[in-house]
Amino acid sequence: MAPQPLTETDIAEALSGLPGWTLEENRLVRSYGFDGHLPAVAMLVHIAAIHEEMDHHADLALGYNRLGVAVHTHSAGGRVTELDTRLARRIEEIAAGHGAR
Ligand SMILES: C[C@H](O)[C@H](O)[C@H]1CNC2=NC(N)=NC(=O)C2=N1
Repeated sequence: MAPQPLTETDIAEALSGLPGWTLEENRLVRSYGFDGHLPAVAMLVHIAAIHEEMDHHADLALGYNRLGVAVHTHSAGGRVTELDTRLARRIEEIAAGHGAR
């Protein structure tokens, strides 16, 4: 069965456990800052590995010392699903190890 869009209540509950993440235009978004470029690149590569493991992919925007992450589910009409909250949590778990703030 295709993943179903979460309700506003479900999303609010998920966001309460995801500090720094917000809902913008039907996407869960977060911007991370780093002490330079390579730590941002390293986290991007780590996230790419998680994407492949989960078969679920965020949109990533790499800057000099910033990494923007936006997650939504294409197959749910671009809405937020359980897959997105799961991916956001996986990304949060690795953030501190990359010096992200
Ligand atoms: C065939 C493959 O499982 C799909 O294309 C996956 C890949 N990654 C995906 N990522 C996201 N964000 N949404 C999807 O619907 C999606 N679908």
